[in-house]
Amino acid sequence: MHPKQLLDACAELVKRTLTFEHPADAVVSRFFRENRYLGPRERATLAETTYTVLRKKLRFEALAHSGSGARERRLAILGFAEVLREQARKEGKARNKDGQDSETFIKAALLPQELKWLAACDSIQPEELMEAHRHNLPEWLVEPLKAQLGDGFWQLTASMERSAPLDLRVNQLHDKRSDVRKELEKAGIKAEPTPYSPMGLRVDGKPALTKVDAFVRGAIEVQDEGSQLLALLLDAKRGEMVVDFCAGAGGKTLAIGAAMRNTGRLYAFDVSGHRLDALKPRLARSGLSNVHPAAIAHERDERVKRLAGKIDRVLVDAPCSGLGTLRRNPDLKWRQSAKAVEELTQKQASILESSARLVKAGGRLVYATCSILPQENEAIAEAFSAAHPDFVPLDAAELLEQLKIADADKLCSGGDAGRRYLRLWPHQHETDGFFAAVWVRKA
Ligand SMILES: C[S@@+](CC[C@H](N)C(=O)[O-])C[C@H]1O[C@@H](n2cnc3c(N)ncnc32)[C@H](O)[C@@H]1O
Repeated sequence: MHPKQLLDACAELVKRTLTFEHPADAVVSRFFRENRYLGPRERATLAETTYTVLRKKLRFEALAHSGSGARERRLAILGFAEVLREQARKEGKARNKDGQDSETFIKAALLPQELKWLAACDSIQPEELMEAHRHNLPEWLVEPLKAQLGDGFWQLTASMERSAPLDLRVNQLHDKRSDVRKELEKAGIKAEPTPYSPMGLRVDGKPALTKVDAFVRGAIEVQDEGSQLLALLLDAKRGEMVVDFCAGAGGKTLAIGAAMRNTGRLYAFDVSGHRLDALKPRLARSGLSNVHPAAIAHERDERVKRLAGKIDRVLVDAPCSGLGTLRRNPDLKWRQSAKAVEELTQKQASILESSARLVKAGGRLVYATCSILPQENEAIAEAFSAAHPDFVPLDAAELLEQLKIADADKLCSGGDAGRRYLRLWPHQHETDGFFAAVWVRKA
């Protein structure tokens, strides 16, 4: 594809995502379905350009005040140039597969006046930028994050401008991490063991996985290391009755089912039948037969009432703002609002309240989100503890140490000793942002 055409396509895709009518990943997938002729490298450039614009929207918009032509094209040019330079840097060479270096490719795509404008933009130093153009966050998010992180705020915002690594979870039902790692290496995929999760592999780059044998036979699933740690905290055992209350497409369900060694009974509840449908092919690959997906109408569904007091372990992976996943879903910061978060917190409290009724005496309850906001995390957990003296909070750090997770202390915060809640951050742990609180119901 000629560089000019590729840039035109980038500008079109940027325009479509910036309406924020649909999640960016859905807009990108649809664009690729409509343009099947696009090759893998072109797709990577298109997606990364769009995601770069979403990540750095405020800075790029400020720069796009100058220059000429459609605004989306100016935004796309800034993203496009960054992505091409980054691709060349990562590949350790300045040339792409057609033998052109990244600067020649950019030159071929841009008009002469656009090139001049890009050079002027490139010459601006980060310290000359206003604060908002450096953190690229909506104003309502800035204070809650600064209040939690202090100077770490800037490390967080820098980490959120990068893409997330590709993590895999090895299905320990049939496979060992070390064996799968060797198998992937033979298939040309390099991966390192993840630092905290004993079942995780961190892949070098973003290779296509769906045709790899280990994937087809269910030995691996794509899952962020943080998400793996949440499933571990539930510590589900052989033969138990377990509920994954907000199972969605089953990322954590599959990890829990394997931890139960395919025994006992694991209910995967969700209000979205559509998401549970996406669990089915994954379940088939995994070889698990102890998982029972069930669509519920709401958290007070009859099915939930029938199981009251009968369940050994309940995971509530609550619907949340998703702001811990901004490296993967940068559009969320523009699609979410303080009001939407406020509404979510009411839903989260209600789901936690209902799901807790399932837990039997001596059983375990885990509340988790992929949010980095205290109002969706500590505030929900603390209000629940205060209202339910029969649920005793457990220290997540203690539980992780029992599971032999390295540096458990550094993964946790809150409570008297700073060990109460699992609290993962992209800039500190190289995972998505996650929270988890754990209770045991008094016997
Ligand atoms: C964070 S996602 C779950 C992700 C999933 N556990 C995983 O690991 O892939 C939250 C899920 O909660 C579901 N949900 C929303 N309201 C619910 C409710 N009242 N009861 C049960 N599930 C609900 C959503 O449909 C969504 O799939």
